[in-house]
Amino acid sequence: MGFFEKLKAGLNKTRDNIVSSIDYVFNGFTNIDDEFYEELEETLIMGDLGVRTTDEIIENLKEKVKENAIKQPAECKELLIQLIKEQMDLGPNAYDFENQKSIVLLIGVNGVGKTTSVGKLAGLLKNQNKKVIMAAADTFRAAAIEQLTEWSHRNGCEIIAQSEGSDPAAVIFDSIQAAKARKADVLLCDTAGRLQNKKNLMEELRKIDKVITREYPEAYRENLIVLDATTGQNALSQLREFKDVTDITGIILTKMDGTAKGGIAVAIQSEFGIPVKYVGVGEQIEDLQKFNSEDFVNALFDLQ
Ligand SMILES: Nc1nc2c(ncn2[C@@H]2O[C@H](COP(=O)(O)OP(=O)(O)OP(=O)(O)O)[C@@H](O)[C@H]2O)c(=O)[nH]1
Repeated sequence: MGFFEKLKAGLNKTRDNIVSSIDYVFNGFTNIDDEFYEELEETLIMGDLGVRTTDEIIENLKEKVKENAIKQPAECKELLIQLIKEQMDLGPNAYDFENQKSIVLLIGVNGVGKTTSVGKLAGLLKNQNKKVIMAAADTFRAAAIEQLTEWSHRNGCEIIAQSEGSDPAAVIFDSIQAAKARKADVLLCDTAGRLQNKKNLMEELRKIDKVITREYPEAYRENLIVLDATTGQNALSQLREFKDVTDITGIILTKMDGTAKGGIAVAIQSEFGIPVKYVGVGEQIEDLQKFNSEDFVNALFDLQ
């Protein structure tokens, strides 16, 4: 199965959840009136798009309906799909980090798929002929270091690690020296990012930041938060918390396979204005790909 098929299959439950209800609204009404909009609004909120995003979409939809003098609810559907596609479009600079010396931190709470995403993303970049080094800076758990070591066998990328409990900033320091010595293109760093104690998290990220600024000022910075799509609205609150302590430049949305909450992708992007740059649809190396709004919405609405 190719990635698009996997994404489409993964979005089955989301599709059942949102799209069949949306179709019910579009086909069940004969007039575009307040009641129609109310029903549509309720459906989008149920689909985990969130209140704010839904309001925005409905407002835009109302405008377009007026502009185009649309009378039939069924004709509205195409407009809705177009609006969601536009809202999720990444713009031209989303992957700038790939084309220059860069350091990418993957942050997020435990179990969201951070370590796995480092392994998969390294593989993806290696396939683009980039020289990638992975830094095992989640030193909190020995298993995370072991897991990343496993990934380095799978993706053929070098890993820099120290023992469990060592200072994450020291691992970052070592990795930067390695990245410079081996002329790496991208340095991908796993982090522990525990939210239980915001002060410690802030301290850890601040320390890492200081090392990068001092040792690798020429590197382009990218901070990707990893969020688990199955957690729905909870993913939004995680993003809110992390945004308070560091600058987030993009999102990796994992576990899009088999969740009914895929609509969260739309909510996150529109609520925070931070783009979803990658989506994960499984545990294999090829199961992480760049986000493409056209493909995502097509998969969601079972188009193509
Ligand atoms: N189905 C599915 N599982 C995934 C995906 N991404 C990661 N996982 C699984 O989610 C689990 C947690 O992933 P980890 O990479 O260990 O998560 P983490 O955030 O690094 O957590 P720690 O290593 O404990 O810090 C693993 O079993 C992964 O295989 C995905 O896109 N789909």
